Amino acid sequence: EKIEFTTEQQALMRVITDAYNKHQIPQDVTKKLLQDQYSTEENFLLLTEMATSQVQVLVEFTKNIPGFLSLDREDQIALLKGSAVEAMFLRSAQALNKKMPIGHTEVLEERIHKSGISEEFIKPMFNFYKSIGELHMVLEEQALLTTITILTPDRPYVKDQPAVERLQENVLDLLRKMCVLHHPQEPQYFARLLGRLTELRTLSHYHAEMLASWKVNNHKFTPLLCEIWDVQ
Ligand SMILES: CC(C)c1onc(-c2c(Cl)cccc2Cl)c1COc1ccc2c(ccn2Cc2cccc(C(=O)O)c2)c1
Repeated sequence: EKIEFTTEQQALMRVITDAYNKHQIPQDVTKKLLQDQYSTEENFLLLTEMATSQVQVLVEFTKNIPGFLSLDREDQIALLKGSAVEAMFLRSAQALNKKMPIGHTEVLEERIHKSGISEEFIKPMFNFYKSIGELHMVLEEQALLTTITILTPDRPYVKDQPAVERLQENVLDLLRKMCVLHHPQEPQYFARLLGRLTELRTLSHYHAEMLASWKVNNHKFTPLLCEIWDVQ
C-alpha cells in the first residue's frame, strides 16, 4: 500500500534519528574494550563504565524526544528509571549486531560472558541479541523502538499516563509506517518488533536479579547507576 508521511511525522522521524545518531558511547570507552585485561574484575569494571556512559547517552537522547521535556518532571524521571535497562539491552543488541567496529563485537561478547553474570542470565541475554540481529532493523526503526520503550506509560510511579500514551502513539504510528516502507514483504514485521518489547520486560526482571547477585559479591557501581537502578 502507498505509504504517506505527514509533515509532522517527517519532522518527528528526523529529530529522533538525528538524536539517536548524535549520542554515541565515547571512543575512548569502546577502545578500552580491546586494550584492558580480561579478568572478571576488569571486565566488570569496563562494563560498568560502558553502562554509565550509556545512561548518559540515553538521558541526552531522551531529552530530544519531542514532547518529553513538556511532561511532568517527576514523570520524566520515572520514565527514564523505568526504561533504562530495556533501552540499554536494545542499544547493546544493536552494538553487538552491527554498530561495533570489527573485532569489538567478539571482545565485548567475551567480556560480558566473563563479568560475573551467572549462566542463567547469559542465555536469555544472548538469545535476545540473536533475535534482534535476525530482524535486520534499519537505523530509523532502532531509534523509534528505543523511543517507544522510553515512552512506556505504565512504568512505576508515572502519574500522567495519558500524556505519555499520546506521545507514544505518535511514535508507534510512525514506526508502523516505517516497517511497511522498509519491509514490504513482511506484513507482520511491525508486530514482530513490538514482540521484542515484551522480551525486553523479561530481561529487565532478569537484570534486577543480576544486580542483586553482583551486590552480594560486593561489586561496586557508579553513583549514576546506583541512582537510576535504585541500588546501594
Ligand atoms: C554495570 C554493568 C556491569 C552492567 O550491568 N548490566 C549491564 C547490562 C548488560 Cl551486561 C547487558 C545489557 C544491558 C545492561 Cl544494562 C551492564 C553493562 O552494560 C552495558 C551497557 C551498554 C553496552 C553494553 C554492551 C554494549 N553496550 C552498548 C554499546 C557499546 C559500545 C558502543 C555503543 C555505541 O552505541 O556506540 C554501544 C553493556
